[in-house]
Amino acid sequence: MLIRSAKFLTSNTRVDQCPVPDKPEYAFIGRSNVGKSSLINMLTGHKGLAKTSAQPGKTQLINHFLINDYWYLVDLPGYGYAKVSKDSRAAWERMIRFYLRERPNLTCVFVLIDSRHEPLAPDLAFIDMLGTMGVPFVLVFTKADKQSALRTQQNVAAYTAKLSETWDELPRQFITSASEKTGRDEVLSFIEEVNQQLAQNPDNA
Ligand SMILES: Nc1nc2c(ncn2[C@@H]2O[C@H](COP(=O)(O)OP(=O)(O)OP(=O)(O)O)[C@@H](O)[C@H]2O)c(=O)[nH]1
Ligand SMILES: [Mg+2]
Repeated sequence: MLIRSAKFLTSNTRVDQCPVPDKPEYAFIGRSNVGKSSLINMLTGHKGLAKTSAQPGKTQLINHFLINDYWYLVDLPGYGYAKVSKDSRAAWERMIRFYLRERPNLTCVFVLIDSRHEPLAPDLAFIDMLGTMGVPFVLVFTKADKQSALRTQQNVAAYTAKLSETWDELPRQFITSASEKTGRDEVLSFIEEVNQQLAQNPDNA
């Protein structure tokens, strides 16, 4: 897919204030600092589109972007940042659950996972929640440039093994690096494919 345009639209805490849900929507989520905003900038080819930071917890709101005037891309605040208070963690969970449940045009959630780590409890818990809620999702392993390809493969395999314990069907997986632009074509082709399926079968939206 060629990115012809990428525009920031709105930042919200409330689902009912998000843009009109008349387009396919793809949301990016994962632990704080996993590289969500960097991946969004890499995919869209706009360096400063989503705010990135070396400090975890930068993204606090539901951020909507409009891509090619055709689909929404959403940067969601990360989970699992140890330094946030219990209250803000609960607020995050409320907001995200509400978003996942109430956003009618939500097409697919991209769960970002740091490819340097073996399966971590907060990621597994979030994946479980998506499964329970019946939200379609795929896995994106980030920061693949930070270690050898073999190490990345081993960590991805550990994830696959862990998820196989609970799930019969495994989600699609992508390996990415924002700095090396790895996985860009694969992720964008996937979105294009799903957009085309939706255009042919709008009832499945
Ligand atoms: N080497 C490398 N560094 C990356 C990559 N992606 C992100 N980073 C770095 O990781 C840090 C966090 O990146 P962000 O994109 O801000 O992460 P985020 O998930 O949006 O973080 P929050 O919004 O705070 O939850 C920054 O210092 C990025 O430069 C990558 O693919 N490779
Ligand atoms: Mg961010």
